[in-house]
Amino acid sequence: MTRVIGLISGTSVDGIDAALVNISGTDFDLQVEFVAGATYPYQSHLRERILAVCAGQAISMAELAELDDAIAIAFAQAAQNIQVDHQPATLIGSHGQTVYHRPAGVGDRENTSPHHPTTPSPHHRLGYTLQLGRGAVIAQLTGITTVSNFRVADIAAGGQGAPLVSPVDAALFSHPQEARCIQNIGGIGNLTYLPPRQNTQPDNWLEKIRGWDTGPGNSLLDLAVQYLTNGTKTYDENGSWAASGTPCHALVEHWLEQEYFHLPPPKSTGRELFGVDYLQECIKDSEPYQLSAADLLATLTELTAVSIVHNYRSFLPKLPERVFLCGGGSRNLYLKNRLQQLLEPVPVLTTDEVGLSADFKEAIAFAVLAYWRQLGFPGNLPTVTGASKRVLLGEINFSQ
Ligand SMILES: Nc1ncnc2c1ncn2[C@@H]1O[C@H](COP(=O)(O)OP(=O)(O)OP(=O)(O)O)[C@@H](O)[C@H]1O
Ligand SMILES: CC(=O)N[C@H]1[C@@H]2OC[C@@H](O2)[C@@H](O)[C@@H]1O[C@H](C)C(=O)O
Repeated sequence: MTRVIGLISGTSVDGIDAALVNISGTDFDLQVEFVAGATYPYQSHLRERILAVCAGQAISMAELAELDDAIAIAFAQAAQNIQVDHQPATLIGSHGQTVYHRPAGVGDRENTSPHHPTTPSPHHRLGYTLQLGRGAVIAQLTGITTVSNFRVADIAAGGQGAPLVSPVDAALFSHPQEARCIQNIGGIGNLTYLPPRQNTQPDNWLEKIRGWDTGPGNSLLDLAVQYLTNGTKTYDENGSWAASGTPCHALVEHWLEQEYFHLPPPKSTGRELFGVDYLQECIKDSEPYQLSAADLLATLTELTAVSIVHNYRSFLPKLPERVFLCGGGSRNLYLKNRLQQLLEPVPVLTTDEVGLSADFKEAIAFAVLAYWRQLGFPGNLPTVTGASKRVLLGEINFSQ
């Protein structure tokens, strides 16, 4: 048994999720016991800086170095805090903070509308992704071996570098008879489709697993709430503001024409697309409809729900028998309800209902990826990321 800490701050940039877990087993046959989980909010000046950089603000190399280390220090602190009152961990898997993600095969977005941003490149080019919070500093500050920089090897092998959680979902959530979808709703949404695991050769089963980023999760909702409240609120708690409005279906249909939703997987995205500029275009599009604030939020929430279901109906081999939500968006009851209505009769549950915290699933996943890296087990799935082969994910930073 290995005691591992998983750390991630996702595209919502709300804080560092830390999970302390006990892991045993090998390959896809793992036992993971959740010991503790906590979210450590970023200090507001650090959060604002990260969001500005994610939104494309120019940054000098000196400032980048400072930001990288400020994030690493905050991550190391989170790792220290999660161990208080517990037996110490011997391994950390740290995702870090994504500040830039350019998916493989996507052309330059400059001078294009955020609603039609991707100019296909004449030649497939490798993706590029940057997660700050260098693992060597975390290893040094905590005294614990730290695996970090998980996405780059998959990208170098021609993959999207995301989603990486799909093989972990496969290890933790597959069912012998049932096809399942695990739907994360963070800043961005992503899914893992798991065919039934029984009566299939292991290799055959692996090849049938699918996963990709479905589009916006909470990113546009959070930005809209901040815009509508002049920054006094950061999200629509439980979706109750959106629930008091009425979605404008004509707008949702128009927004659904956006290229990303029709792009076949493998595909990944980020705040570079579904960020501030995108919201501004949405607001501009909504002006002729004279929507109230609640209507605008209901319409943006509807876009998240409808785009997820559109992805399922367009690109899955068949609809799953059950869907399990995770990520902060699983707490948005209005969004969950709309997903349930749109997917009827497929039940929409949360991963809590199969014994794994919906709030800490991503942090747990990076603990598992670090464990796999230490075992020398390749952590990516080419059917999900589009990489040319399975590769070891993450760089090991030994504590010295
Ligand atoms: N009670 C709640 N009601 C509504 N929304 C919520 C609630 N709790 C969290 N959220 C939403 O979830 C978001 C955070 O989700 P999460 O931490 O899963 O995202 P992330 O991990 O940063 O993103 P990603 O998975 O894209 O990397 C918040 O910004 C908020 O929009
Ligand atoms: C580049 C990056 O950080 N991508 C995230 C983001 O947040 C959700 C979605 O987009 C997801 O695919 C990915 O993270 C998860 C943890 C993943 O790789 O599985």
